[in-house]
Amino acid sequence: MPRLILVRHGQSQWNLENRFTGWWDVDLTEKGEAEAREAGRLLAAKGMLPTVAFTSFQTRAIRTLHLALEEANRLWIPETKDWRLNERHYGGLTGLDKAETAAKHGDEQVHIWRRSFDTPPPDMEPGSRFDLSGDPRYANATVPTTESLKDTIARVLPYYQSSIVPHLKAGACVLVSAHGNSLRALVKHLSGISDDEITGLEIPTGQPIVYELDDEMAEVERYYLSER
Ligand SMILES: O=C(O)[C@H](O)COP(=O)(O)O
Repeated sequence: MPRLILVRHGQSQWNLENRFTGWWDVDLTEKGEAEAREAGRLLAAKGMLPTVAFTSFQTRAIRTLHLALEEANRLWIPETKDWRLNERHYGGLTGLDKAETAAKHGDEQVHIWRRSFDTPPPDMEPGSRFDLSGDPRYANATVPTTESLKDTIARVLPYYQSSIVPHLKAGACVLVSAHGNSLRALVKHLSGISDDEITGLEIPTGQPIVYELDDEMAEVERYYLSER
């Protein structure tokens, strides 16, 4: 049975500081590193050993993948990085403190920016110090100025279908180390969650989520590995 394991990166420095992160590249905290290692220990303990891995272009997800694979003695498996698995771009909110932004614009507005399905945050201003359009890692990508969850889904899902599904169909155990909103995009698709309901789904850091799939890539079962 095809098996897909999703893991959100461990706590990042800006998760800790409560700042909007999006595409900005921040590293894991010590706690985040420990969460990533723990995820790998869990994979090994439950005998859920990935045979192929995918991650984003962002350090926090890449390092989570590597720390987990190291713990599971699987650093040798093939891995692919792609910007399409990046976090949702936070536009002009990137770098701002989430609590200060709520105090300034109100909780309701910030909730819309964070959790609405199709209302993106304000665009990133040209020349912002968080503008990554000149970053060499994105030389072959179009860096957005902001993204809603809907926009994120529009890049994550085609990538999943074209690049990840063939491995699942070939019998691989696929590990995807990514981000709250790129994983929300996958969970929405795989579990058939509505546009309204997906906004209430929170994906915890460093907790492997396992999908057992049928041959048509439909969900048979979804569970947190820590609960088995
Ligand atoms: O990009 C970020 O700031 C977080 O990783 C995800 O933020 P969210 O919980 O506001 O979607």
